[in-house]
Amino acid sequence: MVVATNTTSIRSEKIRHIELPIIDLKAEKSEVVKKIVKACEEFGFFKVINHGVPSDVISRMEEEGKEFFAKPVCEKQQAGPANPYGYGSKNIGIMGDQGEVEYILLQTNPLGISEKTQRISTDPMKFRYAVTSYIEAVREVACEILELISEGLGVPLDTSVLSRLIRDVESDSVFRLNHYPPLKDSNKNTSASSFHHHENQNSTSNCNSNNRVIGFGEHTDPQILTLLTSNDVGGLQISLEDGVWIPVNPQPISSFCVFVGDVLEAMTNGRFPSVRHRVIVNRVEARMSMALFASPPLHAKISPIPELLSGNNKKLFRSFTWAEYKKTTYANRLGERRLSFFMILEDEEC
Ligand SMILES: C=C1C[C@]23C[C@@]1(O)CC[C@H]2[C@@]12CC[C@H](O)[C@@](C)(C(=O)O1)[C@H]2[C@@H]3C(=O)O
Ligand SMILES: O=C(O)CCC(=O)C(=O)O
Ligand SMILES: [Fe+2]
Repeated sequence: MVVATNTTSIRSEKIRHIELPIIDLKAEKSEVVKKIVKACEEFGFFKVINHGVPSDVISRMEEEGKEFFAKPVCEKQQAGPANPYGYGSKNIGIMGDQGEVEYILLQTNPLGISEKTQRISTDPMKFRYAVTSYIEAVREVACEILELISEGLGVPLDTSVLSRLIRDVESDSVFRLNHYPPLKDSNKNTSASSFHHHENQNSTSNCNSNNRVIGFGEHTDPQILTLLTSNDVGGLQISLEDGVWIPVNPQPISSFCVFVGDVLEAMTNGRFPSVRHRVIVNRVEARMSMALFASPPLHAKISPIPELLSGNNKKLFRSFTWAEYKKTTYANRLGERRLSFFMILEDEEC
C-alpha cells in the first residue's frame, strides 16, 4: 500500500527493479521504430542513446545550472517567481504542491529566454548561448522521435503530424532545471542548501531510516513528450501499476529519458499512456535534472490521430486545445489524472 502524505514522506510501498528500454537512435530504423512503439505502449517511457546532442552542449548547460543553484537564495530570487517563469523553491505550481526541489522554469522561445537570462546570470550572453543551443539540439531529438513514432503508428504519409506541433514557432514548450539538494545538507547553512533549511528539518524529522523524502511528487507530464537528462545521482522513479515504483538508473550518463505526456496519450487515443513518475531525494548527493517539455502551440487542437480511430477503436477523449488543457493542468494538483476530465463517457456523443 502506498501511503503518500502532503509532508513528502512515504511509509510502505513496493519498489521493483527492472531493466527499462534503452534505444540506440543510430541503429537500423525499422528496429528503432518497433522498439519505440513497444516502449511507449508498455511503459510510456524509454531512454535514448546516440541521440546526436553534442556532449559539450549538455555539459555547458549543466555548468550553468550548477552555477545558478550554488548562488545565495536572494540572488536566485532575482530570476523572479516560477509562476509563470522564473525561480521556484519547494512550491511546485500554484495549487500548494510541495517538494524538496528548487528549479528554474523557462519559456523556450528566443524572446522568453533573453528576457529571463538578464536576471539569471551575471554573464547573460553565456547563459543564453548555453540554453539556446541546448533547447535547439534537444528539440531536434524530440522531433526525430516523434517522426519515428508517427511511422510506427502507421501514418507514413504524414510523419510530421506530431513533430510539426513542436517545430511551430508558437510552440509552448518549456525548459526546466531541477535541483534536489541532499538531505544531509539540511543542517548546514550553505548557499546551496539554505533554501530548504527549515522545512527540510521538519520533513526529515517525520522520517525513519526507511522513509523516503519526495523531491518531486508523482505526476504525469501534461505535454506531448519530455526529454530529460540528469547528473549521475538517481532518484527518478516511474510507476506502472498503482503502488509499484521502478527506479530509473541515471546511466548511461549521456542518455536522455523520454516520457510520454498526456497530449500524446490523447493523440494516440490511449495507446501510449503518459507515464507517472516522481523523484526521491538522495541523502548524500545533489541531483540535478534538465527537462524539455515539448508542447503544441496554445491554439493547437488536440484530437486522436484519425488513423488510430479505425475499426472498433472508439474515440476516448474529446478534442481540446492545448490552452484549454494547460488551464485545467494548472487548476489542478500535481498528481491529478487530468486527462480524465477530457474522457468521453460511454453514452456521450463527441
Ligand atoms: C502543480 C503543478 C505544477 C505543474 C502545473 C501543476 O498545476 C500540475 C502539473 C505540473 C507540471 C509537471 C510537469 C512540468 O514540470 C510542469 C512545468 C508542467 O507543465 O506541469 C509542471 C507545472 C509547474 O511546475 O508549473
Ligand atoms: O528531476 C527529475 O528527474 C524529474 C523532474 C520532473 O518530473 C519534472 O520536472 O516534471
Ligand atoms: Fe515530470
